Amino acid sequence: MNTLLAVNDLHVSYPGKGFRAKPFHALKGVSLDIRPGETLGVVGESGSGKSTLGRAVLGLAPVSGGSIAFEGRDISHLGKKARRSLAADIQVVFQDPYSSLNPSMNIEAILGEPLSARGATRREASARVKDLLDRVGLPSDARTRLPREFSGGQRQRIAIARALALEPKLIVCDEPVSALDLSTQARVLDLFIEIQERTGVAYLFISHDLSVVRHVSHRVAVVYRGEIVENGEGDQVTSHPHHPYTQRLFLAAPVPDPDAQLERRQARVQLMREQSDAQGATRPGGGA
Ligand SMILES: Nc1ncnc2c1ncn2[C@@H]1O[C@H](COP(=O)(O)OP(=O)(O)OP(=O)(O)O)[C@@H](O)[C@H]1O
Repeated sequence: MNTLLAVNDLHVSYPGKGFRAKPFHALKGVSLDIRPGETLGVVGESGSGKSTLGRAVLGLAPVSGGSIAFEGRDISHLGKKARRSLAADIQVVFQDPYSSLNPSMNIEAILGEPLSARGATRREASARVKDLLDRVGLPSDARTRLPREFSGGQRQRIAIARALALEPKLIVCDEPVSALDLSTQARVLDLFIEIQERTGVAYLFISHDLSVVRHVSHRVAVVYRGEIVENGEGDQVTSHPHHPYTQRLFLAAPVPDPDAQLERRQARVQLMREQSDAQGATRPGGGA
């Protein structure tokens, strides 16, 4: 199998704050892989360790064990220079489209910066900026404007264009649509899919929202308290979850269709009954 990113038995421990505070073990033996052109959705509740996983891939989290290999090369402890050279291959789109763009630079400068840093001439950078804006569905006159002149969805398109500038092989998308309203979310998610179909980029797509992950992912990994509790084909995990945590996550996700909502409510009650029966059965004296 052709693997782009291979995470193997990854541990991340944040140093404790304050005198004699214990380190916090945020990831405990996470293993996963991503193939070229594929989307791996990572889903889990707040605090489960999703962003920590993304940050570790980007070299921004303290890896205390295991490995992260990109195209077969271990990148879990790279120095600054090696990390910079990897920036062409691994990019990121963060959640907040308001703070992730430099407010004092116009769009031409924001998108042209990584290109110039890689030796593009002004003319080359300018042509590429036009192409990037076109690719994310923004008009070419956007180039002379400042980030504050755009809506949240448009800013996220600019952030995506910037991530695409160096033609990366992998983009870490950390809750990239969570700050957007529902209809904008849908359009931006479709843009992610369309870009992938055109460029063959792979995504590590992090979200707390199961419906978002289901929409974009080929495969889904479910994180719970720093561990992967379920990992498989997108449809399999989202439609027939095995782990009780995934089942709870799935049943808690909102659904627009009232019939489906009723079905879910009944399933949730049934699941709670089964889980409480199972607990009763394992408790001493329980299960009667
Ligand atoms: N720099 C840090 N120092 C100490 N603890 C941290 C640090 N960053 C994250 N944590 C802790 O690690 C755990 C995982 O955090 P992380 O941000 O990865 O979760 P998450 O699943 O992405 O949640 P959210 O969706 O709320 O961001 C949390 O308990 C968090 O408090």
